[in-house]
Amino acid sequence: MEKLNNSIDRSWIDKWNHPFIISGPCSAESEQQILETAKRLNSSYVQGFRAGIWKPRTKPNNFEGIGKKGLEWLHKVKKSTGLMVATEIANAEHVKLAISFGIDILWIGARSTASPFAIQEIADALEKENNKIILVKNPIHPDIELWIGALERLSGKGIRKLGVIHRGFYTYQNSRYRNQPNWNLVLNFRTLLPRIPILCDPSHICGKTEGILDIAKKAYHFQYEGLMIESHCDPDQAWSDAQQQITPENLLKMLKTLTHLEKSDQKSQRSLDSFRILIDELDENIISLLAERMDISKKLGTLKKSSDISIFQPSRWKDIMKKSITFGKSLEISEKFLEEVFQLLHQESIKVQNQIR
Ligand SMILES: O=C(O)C(=O)C[C@]1(C(=O)O)C=C[C@@H](O)C=C1
Repeated sequence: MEKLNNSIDRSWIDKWNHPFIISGPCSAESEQQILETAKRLNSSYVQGFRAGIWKPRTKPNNFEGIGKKGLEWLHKVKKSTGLMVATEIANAEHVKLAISFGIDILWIGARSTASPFAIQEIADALEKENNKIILVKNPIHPDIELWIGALERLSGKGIRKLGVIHRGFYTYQNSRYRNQPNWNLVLNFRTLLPRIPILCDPSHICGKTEGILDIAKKAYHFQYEGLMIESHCDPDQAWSDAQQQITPENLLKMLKTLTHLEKSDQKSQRSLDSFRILIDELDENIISLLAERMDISKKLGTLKKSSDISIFQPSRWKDIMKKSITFGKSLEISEKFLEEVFQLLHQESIKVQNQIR
């Protein structure tokens, strides 16, 4: 781990005295769309222009990217605006093509990060390409070792300009996010690998335009080095992820707000807020789990009603309490506290089941 940390070349990000911003559409659709979006984004706030050329979609028969000709459009953006250009790569062929068109930043998507085979193929194809910036999105599930393993594979091939992107994690729970952020996991990542620049991708965390500013503010609190935010010259007409793209003008407005916030923020206030963000995140998880538990309790209530089984089940309840307290103790949670919490849970569960009768 130390070897990886020390090998990191941060020059590409340290030369800016403000966060590194990458923006652009989810997908390249037409030359006009690419050039117009880039023109409207081109300002001192934005350093990189992004566009997906190959789009790995969850299901087939969706638009899966414009392919190679999009690389020509990105090359034009680079020439006409001076912005660095970025795209997602998922295999050796993508790497070869992106390099041949002078793409500066290559990012690896969450699904690819989760696959050591894909990462090894990409790392092999990138061998000795030490000028490219490679950004690795977190794997879809919160597995920090898998994320670090991907970086080790790349670093093993001599790639030093590395960075990571927190784009949130898949969750099966109820969530107001498309991909649940996990600030605590990324804080742990920073402790383990302090030299690796961290960017945040609020567009993929939110899955819609509402909340993007809020997530970007949180990323600033945690001192992320940059953001990747999707923008489109005409978001309503976007061919993919239309609901999460904003106009270049709205992005610039947002970045102005963030710059102001960064300057005015007191250090002690910042760490207080950071802990509060972590607490808020956990509270949301607890509430979502409670809702799930109540839902199952309702189903049990219906079953009990139709089978004429009594609602209160003392031996089952005793068992739950005993198991929960033992588990809680192993995590250093006070027995009394857990007892009280579970009493309340049980009461509510009985109440919900009684309402069904
Ligand atoms: O296990 C059941 O039968 C339930 O309905 C669940 C539950 C609970 O919420 O934990 C609720 C009532 C019973 O007294 C025992 C447990």
